[in-house]
Amino acid sequence: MVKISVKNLSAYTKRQQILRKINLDIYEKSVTAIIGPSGCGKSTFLRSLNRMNDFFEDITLEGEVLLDNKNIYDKDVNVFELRKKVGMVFQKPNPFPKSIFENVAYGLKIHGIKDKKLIEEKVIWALKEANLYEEVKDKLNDSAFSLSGGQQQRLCIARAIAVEPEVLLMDEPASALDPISTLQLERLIEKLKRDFTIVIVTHNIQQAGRVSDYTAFFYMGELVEYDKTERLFTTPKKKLTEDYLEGKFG
Ligand SMILES: Nc1ncnc2c1ncn2[C@@H]1O[C@H](COP(=O)(O)OP(=O)(O)OP(=O)(O)O)[C@@H](O)[C@H]1O
Repeated sequence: MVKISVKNLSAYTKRQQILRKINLDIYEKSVTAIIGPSGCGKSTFLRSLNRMNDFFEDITLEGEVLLDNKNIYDKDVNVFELRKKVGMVFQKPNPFPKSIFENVAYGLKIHGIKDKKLIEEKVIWALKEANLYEEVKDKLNDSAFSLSGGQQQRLCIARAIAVEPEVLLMDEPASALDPISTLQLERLIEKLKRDFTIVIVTHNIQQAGRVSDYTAFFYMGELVEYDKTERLFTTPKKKLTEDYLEGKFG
């Protein structure tokens, strides 16, 4: 089932066109990887899926992003609620300067949950879901900064999923992590797709091959090819895709 349907999406600044009429369907409870060389528009595309580009005044968007058939750019859309449904995890782990527990509880509280017991239940659920609970269960009140980089990134994932989003956007989530933490994160992504629709931007072609069901290859703001990952990696239809996968550029 299609969860997000992107229709004729373009993005511009005064100086350049960043995205050129992108059309792409993202399927529910699957992992979609966005790959392509630096500057091809991957992050701008990802941010357009939960209106994070609204923070960049110099970027203008055209086209539609339908989430469950409703355009998220319609005037009546509550952006706060939208970002609850479509959560985001960033490149570098960015926990708040708070305890491990409070980092995960934060989103629940700003979304109006007051019942302490319920908050505790949901925090523990999210930490377990993010494969972090066993490592932190005895030190929930310690600062989030006491955790390793990989643990901090899983904490950020726990924070994002605590409010039970439907879609999880990940922008190069492993780029600041060591190989072991990267492997743990990839295993986690594999598990999370049971419950969430995941879109991941990655520079790392091998990683896209390992974690994703579908892959979209972007080049200079255009969607060159989009297919099931296995098919795109083994029998790409475009020469440009083949060259990129063979490491000839980017
Ligand atoms: N807020 C902005 N203002 C001006 N230009 C921008 C802005 N955001 C992105 N761009 C430009 O749009 C192009 C695409 O950027 P984007 O970050 O989406 O690419 P990317 O594929 O994610 O790159 P990378 O892999 O290096 O992170 C770049 O040329 C970038 O300079």
